[in-house]
Amino acid sequence: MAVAVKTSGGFCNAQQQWLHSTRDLFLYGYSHSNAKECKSKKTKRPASLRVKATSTKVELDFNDPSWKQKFQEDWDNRFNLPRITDIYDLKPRPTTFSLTKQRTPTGDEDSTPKDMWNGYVSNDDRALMKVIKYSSPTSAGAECIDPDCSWVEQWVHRAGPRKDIYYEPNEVKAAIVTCGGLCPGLNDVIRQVVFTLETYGVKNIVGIPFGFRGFYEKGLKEMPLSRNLVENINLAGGSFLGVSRGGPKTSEIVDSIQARRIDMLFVLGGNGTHAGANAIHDECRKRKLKVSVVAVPKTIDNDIPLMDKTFGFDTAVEEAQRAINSAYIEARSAYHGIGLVKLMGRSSGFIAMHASLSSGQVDVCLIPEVPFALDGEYGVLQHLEQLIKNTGFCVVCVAEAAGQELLQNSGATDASGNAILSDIGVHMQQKIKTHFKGIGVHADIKYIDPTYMVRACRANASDAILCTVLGQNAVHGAFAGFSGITSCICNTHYVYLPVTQVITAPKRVNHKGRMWHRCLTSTGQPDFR
Ligand SMILES: Nc1ncnc2c1ncn2[C@@H]1O[C@H](COP(=O)(O)OP(=O)(O)OP(=O)(O)O)[C@@H](O)[C@H]1O
Ligand SMILES: O=P(O)(O)OC[C@H]1O[C@](O)(CO)[C@@H](O)[C@@H]1O
Ligand SMILES: [Mg+2]
Repeated sequence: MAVAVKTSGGFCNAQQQWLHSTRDLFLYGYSHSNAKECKSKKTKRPASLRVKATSTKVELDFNDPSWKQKFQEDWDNRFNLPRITDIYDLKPRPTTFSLTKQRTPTGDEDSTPKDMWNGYVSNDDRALMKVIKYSSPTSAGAECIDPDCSWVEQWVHRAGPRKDIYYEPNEVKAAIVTCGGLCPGLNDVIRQVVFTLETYGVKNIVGIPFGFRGFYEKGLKEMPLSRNLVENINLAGGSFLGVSRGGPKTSEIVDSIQARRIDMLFVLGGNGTHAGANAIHDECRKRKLKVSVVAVPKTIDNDIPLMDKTFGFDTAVEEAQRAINSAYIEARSAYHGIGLVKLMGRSSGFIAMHASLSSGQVDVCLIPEVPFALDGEYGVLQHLEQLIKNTGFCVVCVAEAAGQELLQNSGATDASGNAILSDIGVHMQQKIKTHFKGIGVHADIKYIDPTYMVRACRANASDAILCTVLGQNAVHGAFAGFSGITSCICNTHYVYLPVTQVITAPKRVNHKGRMWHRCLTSTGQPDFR
């Protein structure tokens, strides 16, 4: 859901600068420098902030003692999970997802009376999304709603199996589709979705081949799926179903869903896929179809907002640090060796930052969120010169989206409409060569671009567990009658979020947050500007 923020008179001069987007408001709060300015003008502050959502219109005036309550009402409204009962008058039935294989507690383990224990999640259960109480907007990484950084509880819906379900399992046709680029863990999620559907009693499970294209391209047949068939697919990387970018229009996808009589659609993908899932959900509602569309956030880039991480990210970081390790060994073994590694991340530097942190071998980490100069007194090249002089070798890790403003851009896009980036790695390699040649100092540059190697691999242990839980919860969400939701992890708890809330903008590294500062402490790099 798009949320427009309007400001009115005299709130703070810096207001336009710090409310870059609604995402800034809800995810990052005030920027430090501007927040200081706001603080200093506190007494003059009329503090009227209008938060206008497409389905709600909330006026927030921080001088109004009930502003928190208004914020929370708006929050609850935005995070309310869409359900098929919003458009259908349906009676639930008791779930067929049995927990009885587990030994029923005797009652000795805890104080729950034996006959009241059921192991299901209530629709009223919530998880707290934010747990830090920032004392002021100037605290590192502060995410504040009002200028005083007051504590406001932000609850989201807990994921898991419900006691009541809204589908007859033996009548359900469920489909799974994997979209976008590859990501470690896709097969783990497919496998768990199939296992869990079968546990409910679903017999008709199909895979849509090659992303959204599988709904449309002639010759691409849906693939019947079963526990037997998917039992071992998690042992390999990639997607058992295949992936793709681009594809048919939403209306064509929904025509196909209707023609195939699909009741539940599990959509695995990144931010583009989530936008697609949301459009499919909306179109199904418009046509009054009883279809649950449930997404599972997949992307090595970790750029989907509000959640702790997306599956595949941990594995990509682990693979990426192998490349850094090789660059380190090459650089250290060469006379005046410079190891340069370019890592993926379409619009954010999470992989580069985390791989730099985890390897501990990086002297300079460059990400798109933090602009830098290559040339000049404070530029990267000057710093490399110093490192070579002092240590004899160094390692640079650059995110693929970093420094795009230094390069010529073709303006080209891929089939999904994503911008095709210019190659910062090759550019830096050339610049470093030219620089050292120019100053007459020998430098041996070893450039490593692991590209697809960081994602065309099997999920590591932590991703495999995440995939297992997210896949199972996706099925529980569909049976509970939710649609237009995503199954994710927030603040270490497994939750459902409305897809509308995670497609506002890509999540980016907070350059004022602790993680980036930890990375700077680790590399020891200065500001390059
Ligand atoms: N705004 C949108 N509305 C509807 N469909 C979309 C939208 N954006 C992308 N899609 C569709 O979603 C699919 C995947 O999108 P995209 O290629 O951007 O990958 P992604 O899901 O962001 O994953 P990755 O992290 O690998 O980039 C494509 O088939 C594309 O057509
Ligand atoms: O698979 P493609 O189209 O080459 O896309 C590569 C892009 O996909 C990602 O792996 C995931 O979005 C990005 O890190 C990268 O920019
Ligand atoms: Mg994307």
